[in-house]
Amino acid sequence: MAIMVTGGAGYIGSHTTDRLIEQGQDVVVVDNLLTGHRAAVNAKSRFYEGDLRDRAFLNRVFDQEEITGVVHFAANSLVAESMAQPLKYFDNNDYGFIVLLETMIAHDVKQLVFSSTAATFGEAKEMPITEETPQIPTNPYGESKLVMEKFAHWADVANGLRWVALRYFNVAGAKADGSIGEDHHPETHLIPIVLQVASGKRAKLQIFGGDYPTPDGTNVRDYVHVMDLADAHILALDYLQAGHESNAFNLGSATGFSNLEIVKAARAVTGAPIPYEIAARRPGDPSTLIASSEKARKVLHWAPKYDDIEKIIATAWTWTQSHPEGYADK
Ligand SMILES: O=c1ccn([C@@H]2O[C@H](COP(=O)(O)OP(=O)(O)O[C@H]3O[C@H](CO)[C@@H](O)[C@H](O)[C@H]3O)[C@@H](O)[C@H]2O)c(=O)[nH]1
Repeated sequence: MAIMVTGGAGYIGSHTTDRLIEQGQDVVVVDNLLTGHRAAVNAKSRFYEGDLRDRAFLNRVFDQEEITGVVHFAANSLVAESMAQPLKYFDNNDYGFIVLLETMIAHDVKQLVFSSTAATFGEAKEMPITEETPQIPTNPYGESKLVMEKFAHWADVANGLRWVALRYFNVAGAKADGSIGEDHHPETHLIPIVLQVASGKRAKLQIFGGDYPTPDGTNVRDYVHVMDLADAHILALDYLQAGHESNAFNLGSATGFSNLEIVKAARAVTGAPIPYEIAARRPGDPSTLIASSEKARKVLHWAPKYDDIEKIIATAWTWTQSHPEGYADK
């Protein structure tokens, strides 16, 4: 009896795999290693290298393993990339998801937890964003995830495939012991870039936009620690195993930090000056994203442990310092 983790070599997938194994769960990881790292995958899992869009490959894994549920992270790429190549992006994200759903149904695997995103809400009118807030994405990344939520809905209606969509806000941090962490190529996320500046790997930070309708003019985001997210996935699996209905949850901290506040917090953590300049806005960026996670707390009993932005950044800093070049494989 195993849990399949797609994208288990990626940032959030590797932390969740690690946590599942810590809890004694048997884990099968599927990853095409396009952006993931083999070295990030807990060695106690069974690893299959391949692409979700490859039906024959996926069928083989389901035939070979006794999968009871799937946690799907794979093909979760970047906002900027999705703006530049939307069709390629939909092919990767949405087509891969359809193949996964169909293969699950064919093998009578009916429990699915998958990554959705704050980006499905776009430029929300009111903060914090709840599960009732209208979903109107402003970029293909958010759109691709919204479509996945709808695919899952119809797979439930027609085939009884029960699912939980977890809409992450901004994920950050690393496992506290620094053994696994965030390593994207190229890196586009704010906190790892800020820490690259702190460690001298980059000369300065560019802050994308200083004229947003926020208190200091820079974007406001809600940061969640990656280990707290990992816990949420495990609770979502428990929720499905207990027989509950399909559901979607927002995962954030109800607190927003502006990009300038992140720089300030990172200066406090690292003691480095972290020079920055205000640059042009990045297309597709909503000005503010803050989540209400009351539903996840109530229904999933999610109790995030990291409630302090400096503590979150400190774990990412431990990882950055111990792995200045990231994982050794890329
Ligand atoms: O060099 C940089 C990098 C980022 N930013 C800004 O920092 C903020 C955060 O950006 P980033 O770390 O790229 O995260 P988001 O674009 O907010 O997107 C993240 O958060 C989304 C939900 O909010 C998730 O869905 C995405 O997967 C995840 O990449 C934004 O205002 C960016 O414009 C900069 O100013 N300079």
